[in-house]
Parts: sequence; C-alpha cells; structure tokens
Amino acid sequence: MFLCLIRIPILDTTTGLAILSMALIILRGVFHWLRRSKRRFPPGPRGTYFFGGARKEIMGSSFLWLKYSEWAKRYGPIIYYRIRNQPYIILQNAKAATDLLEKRARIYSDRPNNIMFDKLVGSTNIMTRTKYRDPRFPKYRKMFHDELGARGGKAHWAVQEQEAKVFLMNLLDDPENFLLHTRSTASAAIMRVTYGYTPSRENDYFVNLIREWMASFVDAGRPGLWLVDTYPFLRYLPRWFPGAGFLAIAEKQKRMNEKILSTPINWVKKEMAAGRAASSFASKYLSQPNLSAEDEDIVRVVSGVMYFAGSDTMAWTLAAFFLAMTLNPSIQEKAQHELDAFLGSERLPTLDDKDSLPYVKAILKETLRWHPVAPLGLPHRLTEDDEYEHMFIPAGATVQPNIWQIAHDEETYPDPMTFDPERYLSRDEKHTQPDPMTYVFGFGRRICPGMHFAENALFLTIASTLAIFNIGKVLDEEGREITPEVKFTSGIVSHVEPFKCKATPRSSSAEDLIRTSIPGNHDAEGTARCLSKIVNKMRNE
Ligand code: HEM
Repeated sequence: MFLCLIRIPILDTTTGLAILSMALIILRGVFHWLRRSKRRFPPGPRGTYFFGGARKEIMGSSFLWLKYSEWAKRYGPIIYYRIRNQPYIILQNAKAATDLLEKRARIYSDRPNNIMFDKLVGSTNIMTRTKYRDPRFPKYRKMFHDELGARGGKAHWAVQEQEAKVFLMNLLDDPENFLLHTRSTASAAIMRVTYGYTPSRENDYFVNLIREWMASFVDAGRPGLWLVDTYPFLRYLPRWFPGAGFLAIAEKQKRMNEKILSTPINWVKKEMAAGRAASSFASKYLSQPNLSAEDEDIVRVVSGVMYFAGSDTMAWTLAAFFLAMTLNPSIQEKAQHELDAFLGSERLPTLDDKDSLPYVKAILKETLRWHPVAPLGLPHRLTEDDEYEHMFIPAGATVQPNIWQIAHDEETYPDPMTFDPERYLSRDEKHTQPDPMTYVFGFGRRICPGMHFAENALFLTIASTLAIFNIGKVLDEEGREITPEVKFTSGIVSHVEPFKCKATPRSSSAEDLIRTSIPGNHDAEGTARCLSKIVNKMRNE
C-alpha cells in the first residue's frame, strides 16, 4: 500500500542535467577528500573545526612568530595547521622557504584570498596584496624595479647621501629625539624620491598619515581573526547586526587606503600644474603623454606603496641599530676604528665606500637579523597541490616564512640573541654564518622590491652615525647608567619599544664635519616647512 503512495517524478531534461551535475560535483568532492585524507600533511597542532588546536593557541599569543618558533621545536621545520577551512603552512628554516617560495615560485607567489581585505576593504589593487595573476602585478614590479632596483636606484644615491647628512644634523641639534629622527630620515628619503616632497622634521602631515595607517591594522593579518573570511555570506549582514562590527572596520580601512594613496599624488599634480614640481617618480610618470586613467591609477598605487611600505620598515631597523649600539660599546668602537682608518677625519662615508667597510656592513646585517622588522614577512598562497619531502601541501594554503625563527635558529646562529657582527666575517668560509639579507626581505617573485634602496639608506645612516657620534647609555638621577631593555612590539612590522640613549659627537672636528658638509641643510628645512604649510592648506580645503 505504501508503495503506491510513492510517485516517481518525471523529470524534464534541464532538471535531470542539474541533478546529474550536482551528483558529479559531490562525487568529485568525495573523491578529492578521500585522496587528500590519504596524504601525509606536515606535522602541526590539530583541533576540531571550531575548537582547540591552532586557533586557540594563536589567539592566545601576542607574538605569533614566537609561538611558531615554539612549534618548530615541537614539530620541526615545516608546520601545517588549519583554522576552520583554511590551511596554513609555516616554513621555519631557510632551506624550506627557499625550496618552496623561490625554487617553486610559479605556484607559491600568489597572495591569500581574503574577503575582509580583498572584497570589503578593496585592497587587491595595493601591490602587497595584489594577486599573482592580476595583469597589474608585473607592471607594478617592473616600475619598482626600474626605479629602485640595483641599477635604477643609483639615480637616488645623491638624495640618500643628503638625507643621511640631514639625519646627522638633526641628531646633533636634538639628540634626545633620536627615534623621531630615524622616522623622519626614512620617510624623507622615500618621499623625496617618490613625490619630490621633503617632510618637515616634526609633525609632518604625510608622515603622520602613514603612522595612523600602519597603526590601524597592526594585528589585522592574524590567521582566523575575521570570521567573514570563512563565511563569506557574513559580508552581506546589515551594519547594525550584532557582531557585524567588522564592516565598520573595513569601511574605515578603505577610507584610510584611499587617503594614503590619493593625498600625496594630488599634491604632486597641483605642484605640476603650478610648474614647481620637484623631479620624482610620480612626476616623471604623470608627465608621460597619453596617460590613460588606468596608467594614472597604477602610478598612484605604486607611489603610495613605495611610501607606506618603505618608511616604517627602515625607521624601525634604524631604531634597532641604536638599541644594539647602546648595549654594545665595544662593537661600536671597532666600527669606528674601521671608519677612521678608511675615511680619516676629512669626510663622511658615501655609498661608494660600502665594500671598503666590511665591519660596518656586518653591523647592518646583524641589525637586520637581530631584529627582523617583518618577522613573518608577508603571506604567500599556493595555487596548485604540491608535495615536498613526502609531505602534501594543499592548493589554497597560506604559506608563510617565519623569518624571525630563520634568523634565530640556534644551529645556524649560535647564541642568537647576542648582537655579533663577527658572524659574517670569519676568514674560514665554513664558520661564516649565513647572510640575513638572503631572507629578511622575503622570497621569490614577491621579494621586497625596495631592498636595494633600503640597504643603501640603512648602510649610509649607520656608517655616518658611527663616524660622527658615540651612542651610549643615559644616566639616572644618581649618575648610574640605565641599560635599556630589549623589547619589541608585535604586528606585521615589529619595532623596538621606545628607549633612551645618548648620542654625543665624537669630537669637535666631527661636529664641524657635519655642519660644513650640509651648507644647504637649513634651506632644506625651510623648504620642508613651507611644503608642510601647503599640504596643511590642502587638507583643510
Ligand atoms: C628594512 C627594510 C625592509 C624590510 C626588512 C622589508 C621586508 C619585506 C618583506 C619581508 C616583504 C615580503 C616579501 C614576500 O612576500 O616574500 C616585503 C615586501 C615588500 N616591500 Fe619591503 N622591506 C623593507 C623596505 C622596503 C622599502 C624601502 C620599500 C619601498 C621603497 C619596500 C616595498 C615593499 C613592497 C612593495 C613589498 C610587496 C612586494 C610584493 O607583494 O610583490 N620595502 N618587504
């Protein structure tokens, strides 16, 4: 009787085909799942879909790279974990990072898909997040390479040398604010090159803009932070809905991105229209004939990225250098012997001197290793299933090098927390420790395109500072030396916690050398102040 109640539906062709396709998709999914479940994934913390495992440990840890380093001891150099449906691979030694991110760059050079940043904030046009297959990506890289690569970057040596001198002058006039000067020298070099704009020493509108922007997403890239990345439909929630606060955050970030990209380029356009634009990357490209709206937008984005990706990283590397010198007077003395023997007391170092000052160069390398300012680099995304050392790495995985761990691996760098430039100077190649420049700037086709510019600016500032100043500890009220603590912040760019040090000229002739080597300095300051007024006016318009 029951059977006669069952009606076998008569399907039309379209419905039949739809059901068949669905069945095939489900079958394919099951087959894929079965195939993958037999694969050996790299080791790592496991948990259920919602609870425990990696997410709990990650959310409970302020310094993600230290958590990963702890895992390196537990699980080995390649770690796999999942947060909800997103797989993560952490590469904890240079070999794995190079083997995958460099040697297999074809499939490891994408950036992760991210609903929060890509769809809600709309950041995919910003080069650090641009997808590997985006037609703009090679254009961005080429422009960067032409302007700041090893060859193209030579055109900016004069600006970099001038800015290093302005830094010395600022340090001489106002030594207590050395951290402020490290920030202003890093911003000034990159902003002059990019926009032909010289920021003022204090409270500059553009420089403050970057700081505000960087602060707005210190921890925003933390795995598993945004639920909308797992459940994309959440992006359609109304703003008033409980838990939809991320929509307001995304909107704010979007407005900030727009402001940081557009304000300086609009300033350049105004200067060009008024016929007084200084030569710069932006003015050079904007004055090309028949520029399409797309081309103009590319110039806007590349300029913006130069300015925000370049300034903080360099500033905080210099701050780490000051901390290292405050704590290591004997290293400082050794560098000064090298500088005095090579330069005498007649002149300041230039970029042509780089190869003649190996100890100073080693101090730069050791600063980059001791405190890598981008401890986890930027995340890559794998675009095809891959296998490495008999372990399966699934397509779509976010692949991230733990640069901090590579730089502090006890087997590679014995006593890794000690600041020791001699690591790179052993006569015996076997005992020379690896050059951190080979990994602190990232890997493969996403390697930092500002690395040559950064290396030059940092070398010059470090060499010039050591040639002219002694950096030492400040004294407390009872005349005892205060030893600063070695403490760093978390975030995409990690920096030293503010500390005090004393920068005093090594001699009166060293002081004279600064004053006589920048006759135009005060003019430059005057120009800067004047430009700042124009910008402030623009802001109020
Ligand atoms: C101490 C200085 C610097 C350090 C340590 C540093 C480090 C890094 C790292 C680790 C990456 C990620 C690379 C990867 O995904 O594998 C990166 C990317 C990038 N850096 Fe730097 N950087 C520095 C200075 C600069 C400067 C001065 C500029 C520009 C003038 C710059 C522009 C960029 C850009 C545009 C990217 C994204 C590249 C892409 O996605 O294709 N950086 N940097």
